[in-house]
Amino acid sequence: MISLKDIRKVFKTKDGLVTAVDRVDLKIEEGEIFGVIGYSGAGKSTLIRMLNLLERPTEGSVIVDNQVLSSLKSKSLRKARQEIGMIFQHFNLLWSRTVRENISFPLEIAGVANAERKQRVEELIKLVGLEGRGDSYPSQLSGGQKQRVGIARALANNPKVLLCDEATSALDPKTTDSILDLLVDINEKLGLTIILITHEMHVIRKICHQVAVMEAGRIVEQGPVLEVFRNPKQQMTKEFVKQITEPEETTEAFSQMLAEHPNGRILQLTFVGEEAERPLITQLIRTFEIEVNIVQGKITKIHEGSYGTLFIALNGENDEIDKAISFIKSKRVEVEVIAHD
Ligand SMILES: Nc1ncnc2c1ncn2[C@@H]1O[C@H](COP(=O)(O)OP(=O)(O)OP(=O)(O)O)[C@@H](O)[C@H]1O
Repeated sequence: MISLKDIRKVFKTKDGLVTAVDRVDLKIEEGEIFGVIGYSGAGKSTLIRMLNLLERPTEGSVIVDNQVLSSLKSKSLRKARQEIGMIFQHFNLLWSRTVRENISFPLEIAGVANAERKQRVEELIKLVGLEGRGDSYPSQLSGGQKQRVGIARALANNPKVLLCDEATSALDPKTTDSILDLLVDINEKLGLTIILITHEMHVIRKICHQVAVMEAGRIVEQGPVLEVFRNPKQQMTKEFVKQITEPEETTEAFSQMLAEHPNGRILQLTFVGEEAERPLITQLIRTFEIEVNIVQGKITKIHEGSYGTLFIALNGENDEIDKAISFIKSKRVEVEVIAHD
């Protein structure tokens, strides 16, 4: 559906040349939700803006739906761009226009006749859940509602691709979740391919099928979300994965855990995919003469299963504990013994 081939973007600044994107190759399949994650300055915005040629690559080609966008002239480029909608962190709405008029705007530009336009706007209002707010102005809406207008406007011309540039970064966690749910809904209902950039792992884990990790203009790691979570290779990826799997208070809590379980061993278990934590704990208690206490944990659901960390304390004879640890290791669970008695 989309491929970037050997893409580079170099900006000329007063201080010299800045390479924002450095030889990136990417392939995104139709219907996929593809996330690009990286810290500020990694080149994510530049990369996503090259997908619709808001930013022209210095080198390399951008191919969307079999068209080489990077070599199109302005008229055909304008047409090709109608296939690609985009939403932004700060919504980019027209403040003097109502919700209805904002959504209608791209249809007016595309020359859609009045009656058809009106009908389409009403459909879109319904699709994004803004019934009853059509005559409101953006300043009268919450952040989440503003982004819903942004989404409706981006979908007006029935694009095949939706680009999301930090679309939830200005929203609180609950509103973020509702917008992410809407994106999944649209992806499923319309078969839309979605590419999003974010610095929040939560966004990736909640809705993405594929993830690419970006650092200093390059993609340093990529793959299906579950695989990258299971086996993060780069330090940067490990940091992002930790964001959503390790309880924040982990390090500070170690000494307290040790004090509370002076005679046992504390294990850190990492679960990935369908491997649920509960059956394992039950099996441990039933099979071995040990006491198992759950100390703390954070198991999160990702698109294709669950992922997370659980700290447990085992008490009992050393032999039995050793056997229990071998048993856990034989399952698809990573084990780290973080403290001995
Ligand atoms: N128009 C521009 N002119 C000059 N340099 C630019 C321009 N746009 C981006 N850059 C530089 O390119 C690099 C990548 O920026 P980019 O905005 O793509 O990163 P990002 O990962 O999206 O970060 P952020 O989330 O902070 O925007 C940075 O060093 C930035 O200063």
